[in-house]
Amino acid sequence: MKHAPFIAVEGPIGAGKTTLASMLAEELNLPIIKEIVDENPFLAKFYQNMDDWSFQLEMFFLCNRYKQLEDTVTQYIDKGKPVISDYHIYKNLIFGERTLKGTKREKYREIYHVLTDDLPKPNIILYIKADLYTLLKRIAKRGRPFEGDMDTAYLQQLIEDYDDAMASLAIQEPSTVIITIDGNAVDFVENPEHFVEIASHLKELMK
Ligand SMILES: Nc1ncnc2c1ncn2[C@@H]1O[C@H](COP(=O)(O)OP(=O)(O)O)[C@@H](O)[C@H]1O
Ligand SMILES: Nc1nc2c(ncn2[C@H]2C[C@H](O)[C@@H](COP(=O)(O)O)O2)c(=O)[nH]1
Repeated sequence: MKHAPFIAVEGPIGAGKTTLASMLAEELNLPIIKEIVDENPFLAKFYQNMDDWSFQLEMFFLCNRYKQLEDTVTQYIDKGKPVISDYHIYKNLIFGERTLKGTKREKYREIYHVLTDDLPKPNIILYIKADLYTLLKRIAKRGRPFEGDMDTAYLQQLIEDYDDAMASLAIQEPSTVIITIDGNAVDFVENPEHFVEIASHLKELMK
């Protein structure tokens, strides 16, 4: 691989991103960058009223991820050190395009591009695909109170948005390696062989 591996684990809500990224970080001895969820002051409000809170929430996620990406670049990428993250900053566009409307969506899109276009992005994406049934099961297992009443239509829409986004990324950034994992059938938590297979694939790519 020409550049230091910058690995992102992606997929819709509850797919298993944090779980897989943490397992891989440990197995491959990689530093991990994790999504900030618990300190997010807008997330619970957003799930109560999406139209009222979407702009604040998307901006909060964008600013946090921008800071984390800046730090990731200086601490790891610029020094040629590999790193893994449980998200790709592109997810800001996936969510923003879905939750925002009208001029707010346009403004947000512009801000996203101004902030991120000149920054390095992950060159390996592990995309965990999973159906609605699997995601709902895992969201319930995680048990965050504010995700309890998640609108299934919203989640289903995000599943489709993720598929479209990964297809777009594959065209926009042909050098990015996208590995799709069938999150319904491949169970890296319960089945050690499944995890070994994913980790071995990644080790090969990182050579
Ligand atoms: N492959 C899996 N099999 C069973 N449970 C899983 C699996 N992946 C994740 N989980 C569980 O599902 C919940 C959501 O996983 P998490 O990693 O937080 O998802 P994400 O980061 O994609 O939102 C957690 O409770 C986690 O332990
Ligand atoms: N509207 C948005 N919601 C987001 C975004 N990133 C994450 N989230 C939500 C989804 C979950 O409830 C929670 C944690 O995300 P996981 O995918 O790690 O489960 O935060 C976003 O950019 N916009």
